[in-house]
Amino acid sequence: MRTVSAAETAPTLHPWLVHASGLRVRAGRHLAVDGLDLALPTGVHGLLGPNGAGKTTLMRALSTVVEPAGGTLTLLGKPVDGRADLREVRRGLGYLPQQFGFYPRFTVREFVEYLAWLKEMPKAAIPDAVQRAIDRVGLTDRAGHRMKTLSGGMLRRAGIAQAIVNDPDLLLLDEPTVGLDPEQRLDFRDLLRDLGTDSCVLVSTHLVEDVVAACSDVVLMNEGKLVFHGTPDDLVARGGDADAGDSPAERGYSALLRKHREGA
Ligand SMILES: Nc1ncnc2c1ncn2[C@@H]1O[C@H](COP(=O)(O)OP(=O)(O)OP(=O)(O)O)[C@@H](O)[C@H]1O
Repeated sequence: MRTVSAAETAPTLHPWLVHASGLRVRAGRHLAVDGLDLALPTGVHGLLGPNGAGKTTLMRALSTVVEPAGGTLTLLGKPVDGRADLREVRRGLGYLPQQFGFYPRFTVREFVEYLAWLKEMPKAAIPDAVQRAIDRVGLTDRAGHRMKTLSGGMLRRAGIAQAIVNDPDLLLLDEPTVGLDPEQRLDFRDLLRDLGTDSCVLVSTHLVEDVVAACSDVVLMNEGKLVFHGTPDDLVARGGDADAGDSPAERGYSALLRKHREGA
């Protein structure tokens, strides 16, 4: 009998929950992500970039909705390519698309339950997980209301609830704060910080201040390429008085984009 070493039985440790190298992703015929190198550990990562930078396309690739056109992509330690069985990766994912579909007559609880079922959660765990997700986004008193009766901000919160119902290791939120009122945005920042303590959260937004307040690091894209990856303090340090923006972080954002465009 062969002796099995400890190294062979140890769980595979992968500090990077997302690892992309030379990643290329198409949106229609356009190469919207063009040779991206990115490694993300546990934490809250803010994804910034002007309109058309490729943020949504990157999110779609990380959520396994679109297959990369080139480069390599590893999610939760599993390579993602045309041959991979993605079911296990998908069980560990949460994704809030910019626009998401739902049955308007479903209640909030039915909507979140339905997504939990699609994510192949164990049946017995679903009711408690659904209630917790609804509570975490502040929709407890709306759980029995039909989706079609919710305001825009409430709908987005229902979308966040379905994304987190399975306690995902990788959570992808595409513009989750659109439609949230100022109070809800502050609550959402707290939720983000909480979620980022034991999972990898990538959140795209146009609100630079949200990133500074709630994210451990900032990923800045432009025209499909990575412009900057660093801490919010690093971002702030890049800005000067002459750069456009209402805050130090916005001036850092503008300075980085300007330099990237000048170098292009
Ligand atoms: N279906 C499509 N066909 C062709 N081009 C597309 C398609 N979808 C997106 N694009 C293009 O790909 C690029 C990246 O789009 P993407 O939606 O990923 O950017 P984004 O950073 O999310 O932008 P926004 O901040 O406006 O949401 C843009 O130039 C866009 O015009």
